[in-house]
Amino acid sequence: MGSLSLEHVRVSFGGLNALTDVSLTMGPAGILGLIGPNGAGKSTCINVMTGFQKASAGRVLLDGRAIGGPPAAFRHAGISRTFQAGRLFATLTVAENLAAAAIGMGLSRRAAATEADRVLDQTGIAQLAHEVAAVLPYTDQRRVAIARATVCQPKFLLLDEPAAGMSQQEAQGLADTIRTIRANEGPAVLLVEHQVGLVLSLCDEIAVLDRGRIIALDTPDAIARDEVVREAYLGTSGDAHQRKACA
Ligand SMILES: Nc1ncnc2c1ncn2[C@@H]1O[C@H](COP(=O)(O)OP(=O)(O)OP(=O)(O)O)[C@@H](O)[C@H]1O
Repeated sequence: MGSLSLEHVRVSFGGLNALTDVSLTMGPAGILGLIGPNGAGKSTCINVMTGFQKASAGRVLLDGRAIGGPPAAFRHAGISRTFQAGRLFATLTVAENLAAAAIGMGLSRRAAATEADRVLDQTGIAQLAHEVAAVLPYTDQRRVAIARATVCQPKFLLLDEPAAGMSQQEAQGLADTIRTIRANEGPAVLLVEHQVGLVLSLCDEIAVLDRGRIIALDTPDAIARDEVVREAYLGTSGDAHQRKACA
């Protein structure tokens, strides 16, 4: 399996360091979780690893080689992502949303339709194929957004809070979708998520980010027991959302 890495990455927004010397590799662990309090820099990590944000210092490495350029260059190199907001084409059907992504990858209309059918089957959402995206329930929109990110079989799939706004039961359904995508040599997955229970149950390894730094990287069991991690979530300034994330 290949690897996608941040190497000593810093991202500054004016005087604020959103990331400070972050090194992180996805690939060896099939599903890598990335957790941390609000504003820790999780989405910024995804943005840098997918070309949506340039690093102020450091590099992104794909299989050990530096990669740069616009997001499309990352996508064509096999690096795909979802967004916190689904960003589906609201007036298109689910199948059309998937086909549009495939056309964006350079497939002909016919090949794109075939690819859309493959993804619909693989991700277990074939029954939604002809539904217009805008009228789908929220949880189905999230599943479609993930399915769309798997068009043309990326090697790396980065998911930005896919279970946001879902109940625990809905999140477990989503976990099944992610497991299905991973099975049979599917893409390596980076999962950014506040539902820590979901991260603990799904991930092979978990990194913890706090104020722009990786403060822990370990197995789910070790992370669950880690006092430093609990402190980062619950520390003196922990707000209700952070407390909920650790529950
Ligand atoms: N485009 C930007 N311009 C200025 N500041 C930004 C920008 N993007 C992110 N930041 C800041 O960088 C820090 C990290 O933000 P980021 O969205 O990566 O955190 P996060 O861990 O994903 O948070 P959350 O869990 O709330 O989504 C925050 O302080 C945020 O306000």
